[in-house]
Amino acid sequence: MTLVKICGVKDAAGFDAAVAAGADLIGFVFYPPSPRAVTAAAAAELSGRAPRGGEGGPLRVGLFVDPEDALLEAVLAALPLDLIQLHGEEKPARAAGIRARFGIPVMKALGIAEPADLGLLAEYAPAVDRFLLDAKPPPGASLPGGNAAAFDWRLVAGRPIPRPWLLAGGLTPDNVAEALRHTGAPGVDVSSGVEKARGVKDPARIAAFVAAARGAG
Ligand SMILES: O=C(O)c1ccccc1NCC(=O)[C@H](O)[C@H](O)COP(=O)(O)O
Repeated sequence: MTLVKICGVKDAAGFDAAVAAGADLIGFVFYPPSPRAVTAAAAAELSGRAPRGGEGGPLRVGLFVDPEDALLEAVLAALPLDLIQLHGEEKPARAAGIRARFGIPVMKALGIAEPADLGLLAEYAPAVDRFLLDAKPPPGASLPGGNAAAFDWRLVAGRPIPRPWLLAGGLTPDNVAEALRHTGAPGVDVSSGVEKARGVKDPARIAAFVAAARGAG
C-alpha cells in the first residue's frame, strides 16, 4: 500500500484530518522561518491527540534543516519522533551521526532536477533509512522545501532507489494518482497541495489527497 505523509501540520484541525484520513506519517516542521513551523511543545500537544506510531497512529516525523544537536535534543525531550527528516545541506556523515547519536531512523530529502542528482543516492544510502525525493527550491524561494514545485517525474520513473522513498513536490489531490502511476513511488509526501492558504492545512484537501493516493495503489 502506498505510504502517505502529510507534512507541515501545525494545528488540531490539520492533525485530526490527517489521522482520520489514515495518513501513515505526519510531519512537524522545526524550522522557524517556515509558515508551517511549530514549537516542540505545540507538536507534542498535537501528537498527544492520536495513538503513537506503531500503536495504531501515524509515524511522527520531525523535519529539520541543518539542525544543531541542541535543537534535536530539545525537540526529542518534548516529543518522541519516529523519523528525523533532514531537509538542509546535511552531508552523509552528519546524517549518519544524527542517526547514531539519537537512535532514530533518518530520512534525507534530496532535490532532483537532473539525472546527476540521482548520483547522490548511493552516497547517502549507507547513512540513511529513507529518501524523500523533492523538487529543488525554485529561484527566489525562501524555503528549502514546501514550495508547491514539482520536478520532472521521468527522472525517477522506474529507477532503482536504494532505500524506501517518498515522492514529494507539487503534489495535489488532482495529480497524485498520476504521479504514482508514472513513477511507481512507494510513498508520497504533500504540504502545499493540501492547504487552503500558505501554512494552513485544509481538512477536505487532506482527505481527498489520501483517498486519491490510496485509490492509485
Ligand atoms: O514545508 C516547509 O515549510 C518546509 C520548510 C523547510 C524545509 C522543508 C519544508 N518542507 C519539506 C517537505 O517535506 C514538503 O512536504 C515537501 O517539500 C513538498 O512540499 P510541497 O511541494 O509544498 O507539497
